[in-house]
Amino acid sequence: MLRIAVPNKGSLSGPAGEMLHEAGYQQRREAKELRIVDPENEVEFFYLRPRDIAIYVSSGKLDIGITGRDLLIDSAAHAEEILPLGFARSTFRFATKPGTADAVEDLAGKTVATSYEGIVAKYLADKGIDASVVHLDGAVETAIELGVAEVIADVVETGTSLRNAGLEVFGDPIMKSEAVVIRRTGAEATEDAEPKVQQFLRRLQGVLVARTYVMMDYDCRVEQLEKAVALTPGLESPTVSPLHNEGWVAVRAMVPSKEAQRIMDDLYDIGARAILTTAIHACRL
Ligand SMILES: Nc1ncnc2c1ncn2[C@@H]1O[C@H](COP(=O)(O)OP(=O)(O)OP(=O)(O)O)[C@@H](O)[C@H]1O
Ligand SMILES: O=P(O)(O)OC[C@H]1O[C@H](OP(=O)(O)OP(=O)(O)O)[C@H](O)[C@@H]1O
Ligand SMILES: [Mg+2]
Repeated sequence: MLRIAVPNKGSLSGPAGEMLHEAGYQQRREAKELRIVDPENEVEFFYLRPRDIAIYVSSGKLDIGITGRDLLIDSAAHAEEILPLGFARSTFRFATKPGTADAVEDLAGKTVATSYEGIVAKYLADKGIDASVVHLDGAVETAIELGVAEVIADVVETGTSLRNAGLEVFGDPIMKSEAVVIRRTGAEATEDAEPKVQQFLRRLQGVLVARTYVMMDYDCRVEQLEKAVALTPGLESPTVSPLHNEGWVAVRAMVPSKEAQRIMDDLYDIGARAILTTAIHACRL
């Protein structure tokens, strides 16, 4: 049975559960459940604190886990990222009161408050900057107002929390993060769990593709086919079928959902008609 760690709270928890559900796995019904077995898929899910997941996975007791890239790096656990999942995207940045600091060099001699001490301490050490780091559990934006630190280093998504606290980012982003699937570093490809791990990854990749692409169908005149195919090359190559009306073909191809409307306009302009897009619910490439 494959043993998988899933975030039980916070920004990662909801989207991780949704993605697993879309991938056909049974998920917990109540937020208090700490582990469930999905017998049909031979998987056991452990609902753990996001910050602890890399530690459990590195111990080898759990085969894989879903966590944030920033949490993985902060933990310094013996685990590695094997699949980015595209949700809980954020950047990790320094911020302070406007006019206090412009560049990371200005951190020298200052105190930095953060929940990600591992990332910050390593970044400062790599840059050779001598600053002290104070660990706080969360809501670090308030630390400056309350005099615990002069600078904070925190997760930024929309920037609303910083603005509300009257703070501004400075320096380059320390890192970009998103949810990732992790595995113990150097886990043997020959391990018993390997086929199940690969199947799990294929299922999640299928969800990612289904979320990023739509299926597009349209009819066009044979003379326009090359132009149409250039607009909708598909992943391998589009399916082209003859229509009953001579001189016309039906074309079917996957297109990136973000570009679907633009592609439909371009197809219409070259004379394609009956242009339809449909959602993809699941796939294996
Ligand atoms: N506002 C946000 N937008 C996107 N990702 C976020 C946001 N806040 C935190 N994250 C990401 O969530 C992960 C942190 O998980 P954690 O559960 O500690 O965070 P949280 O959402 O801040 O929850 P909590 O409210 O318990 O602090 C990190 O990978 C972080 O990058
Ligand atoms: O840029 P924004 O869109 O405002 O998002 C970033 C904020 O979201 C998270 O906070 P959370 O609400 O989880 O509180 P926490 O600081 O206690 O973790 C993070 O720690 C930032 O404070
Ligand atoms: Mg938080």
